[in-house]
Amino acid sequence: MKSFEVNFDGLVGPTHNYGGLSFGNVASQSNSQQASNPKEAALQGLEKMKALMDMGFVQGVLAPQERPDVSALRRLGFSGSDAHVIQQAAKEAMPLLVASCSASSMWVANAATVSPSADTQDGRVHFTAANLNCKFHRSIEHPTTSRVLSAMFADQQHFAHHGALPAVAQFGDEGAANHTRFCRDYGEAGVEFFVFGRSAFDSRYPAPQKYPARQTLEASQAVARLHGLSEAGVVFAQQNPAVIDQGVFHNDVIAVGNGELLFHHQDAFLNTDQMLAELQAKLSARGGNFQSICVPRDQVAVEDAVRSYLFNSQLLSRADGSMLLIVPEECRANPRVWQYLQGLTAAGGPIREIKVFDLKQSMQNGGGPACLRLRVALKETELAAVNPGVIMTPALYDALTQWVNTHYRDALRESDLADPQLLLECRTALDELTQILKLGAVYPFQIN
Ligand SMILES: NCCC[C@H](NC(=O)CCC(=O)O)C(=O)O
Repeated sequence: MKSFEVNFDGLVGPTHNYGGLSFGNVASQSNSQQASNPKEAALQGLEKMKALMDMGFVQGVLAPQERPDVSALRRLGFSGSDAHVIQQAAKEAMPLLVASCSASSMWVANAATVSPSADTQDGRVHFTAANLNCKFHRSIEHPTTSRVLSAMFADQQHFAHHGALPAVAQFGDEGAANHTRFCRDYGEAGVEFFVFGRSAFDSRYPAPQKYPARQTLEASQAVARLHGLSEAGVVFAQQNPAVIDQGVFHNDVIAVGNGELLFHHQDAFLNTDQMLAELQAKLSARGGNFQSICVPRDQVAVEDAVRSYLFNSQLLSRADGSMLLIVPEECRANPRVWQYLQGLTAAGGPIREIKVFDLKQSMQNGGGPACLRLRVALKETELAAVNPGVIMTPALYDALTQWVNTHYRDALRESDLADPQLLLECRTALDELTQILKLGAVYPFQIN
């Protein structure tokens, strides 16, 4: 049976702004307070989705969330009408209003961890929504994420959904950004690779000193258990705490994998040789031939990787078996990274082509091409069971572009977030969106 890796990209929400909310994420911190352009952000994302569709990949779309999240503000003690809640928060606790307005759900690599059916005990595709517990503005995403994913993958014969892990730092879970799957073919059993930043319960593991490690070993282990993965099909590895302290807040800022290939920086992991040997052995037991491309630090420093987002790229398999790397414009702007990439495609290895996309609006908050997509490997029958409303087509691309042009502002500053009109605009837009994507009622304003 045919199988596919489907990329579901997060559609940027109407409140996209630069809130400086993510300590440890260099871009988020350094662009704080700049004016954003939500319309441009959403259109840049749609361009990438269209380009992948035009290249023949199956492309999906994941809806944004209702923001400001008034109910989150109510839980923090603000009360009265929605407009009053927003205005009080603006007056008394601007950082909380900013957090409740974040469009951070666009980075759907953090929405959930997904295990394809070939890997799971019950033969279903499993999803665990990420608790995103490290940052308040992201911790409020998972309830809606769960509803949206359930509306997209509703067929219980094929899809199983798990709620987010307990909402404590010990089970900090950032979803697929710290998870990669290696396989010979998307439809065959593969090896799922979980990368954690620290252990919550075992002090023998080192931890970063300056910035938080968002993913714990215990969270990754819990997800593997929930999904019914076997020991033979799982590898756990620790991210190098030193690179977390240099701004590598998720593993997908320093490594990307696809098929049988891991593309990573020399300093990405701890105990790299042992980890590569385990991946090699486990994939080979499943008939695969594991390969890795290590980018040496003397060609690309960690700082260049963090600035350019070289590894936050999409590594895609083309029909002829060769691979294509989708990188952000910032890679072309960095001479060392660009030179490395020229050499990489000339070397005759598996990566043959580089395609560059302008995703600046998202990049300025630390979200590159890989952050913007959630990968779901599906067999043909499973793909047929996905809600067809969320699969990209030329008509859907046109409808979404028009929808963005109708509803989105082209500038948003912190002071604009205090305007209760923004909530109404967002709700009007999202109500229409759920019809375009045929999602049913998924937002708090639609179900309460
Ligand atoms: N995978 C990329 C995630 C980027 C995201 N940035 C943010 O939330 C920044 C939001 C702001 O600062 O407005 C994060 O750090 O989790």
